[in-house]
Amino acid sequence: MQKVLEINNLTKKFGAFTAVNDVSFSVEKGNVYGLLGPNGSGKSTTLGMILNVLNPTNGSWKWFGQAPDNNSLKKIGAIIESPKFYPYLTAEKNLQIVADIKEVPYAKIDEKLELVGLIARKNNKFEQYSLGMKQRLAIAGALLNDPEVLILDEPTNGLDPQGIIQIRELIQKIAEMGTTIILASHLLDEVQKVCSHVVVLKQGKMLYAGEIDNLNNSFGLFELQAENQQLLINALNQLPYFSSITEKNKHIEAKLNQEISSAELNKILFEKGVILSHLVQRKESLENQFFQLIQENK
Ligand SMILES: Nc1ncnc2c1ncn2[C@@H]1O[C@H](COP(=O)(O)OP(=O)(O)OP(=O)(O)O)[C@@H](O)[C@H]1O
Repeated sequence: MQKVLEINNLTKKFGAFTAVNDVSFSVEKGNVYGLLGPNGSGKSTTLGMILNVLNPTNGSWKWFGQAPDNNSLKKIGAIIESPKFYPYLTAEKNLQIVADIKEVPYAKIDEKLELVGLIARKNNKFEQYSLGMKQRLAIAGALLNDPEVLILDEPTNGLDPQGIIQIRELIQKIAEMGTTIILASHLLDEVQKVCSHVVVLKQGKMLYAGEIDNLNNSFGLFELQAENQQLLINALNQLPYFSSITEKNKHIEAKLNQEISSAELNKILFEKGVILSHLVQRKESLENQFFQLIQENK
C-alpha cells in the first residue's frame, strides 16, 4: 500500500504545555482515517502542523514520500476551520473565487456541486444556506482541484441529525472515489461509521493507531450468575481465561483474554460444583473499549 502521509515523533509545545506528544503514524492511500480523541487531545494541533499552519516543536512528516513543500500541499484539500465564504455571493460565485485561487477551470464547479448535492441551490446566496449546506459547499471547494487527500476537522460539529447523515454519506462517497480522507472527531460513533482506520489521541499522546476492526478485536465477556456467587467468583479466579472478574449488580462480569465457548465454561464450572442460573456471552462494544483505552492510560 502506498503511504500518503508518514508522521514521525511529532511534538508541539505551547510554552511549557505539551499539546502533541511524540506522535507517529502513517496514512495509506484510499483509506479513511479518524483522528479520535476527547476535546483538547491535540487533533487540531496535529492537523495544523501537517498542513504547515503551525510549526512543530519536534518531529517530522512526509507527504507522498517527500518532505512537505508547496507542491505536496496542492494535492491536499482541507477544511480545518468553519467554512469561510462571502455571505452575499451565490454558492457558484463563491466557488468561482476558489477556482481562481486554485487555478482550476470553472467546469469543475458544477461537477463538485453535483457531488455534494447542491447543484439545484447554486444560485442561492451563501447566507441563505443552512449549516449543513455551508459545510457541504466547503467540501466542494476543498475538492475543486481533485486533491488526493481530504482533511476535515470535526466535519459534523453543530449539525442536526439529517445534516450529519448527509455529511457522513458524502464522506463515504468521496472515499469510494479513491480520495484518502483524514478526519478529526471527538465522536466515536462518527469515526466508527465512516473510518477504516483510527488514531486515538489523549492529552497529546497516541494511544492506538491501526484498523478500526482491530480496536474491536477483544474476546468479549461473560455475564454469569449462580446461587452461590462466592463459589462462582472463586472458581472463575482459578481459571486462566479471564483478564478481569467484576461484581456488577446481580451478576458477575468476566472479561475474556482468550476464546472459550459458553458450553465449555458451563461444563468446567459445573465440575467445580457451580450451578449457573445465568450465562450470557457478549462482544464488547467499541465504545467500551475506547472508553477503557482512555481510562487505562490516565
Ligand atoms: N495557540 C495555543 N496556545 C496555547 N495552547 C493551545 C494553543 N492551541 C491549542 N492549545 C492547547 O493544546 C491542546 C490541544 O488542542 P487541540 O485544539 O489540538 O485539541 P483538539 O483535540 O483538536 O480538541 P478540540 O476538539 O476541542 O478542538 C488544548 O489543551 C489546547 O488548549
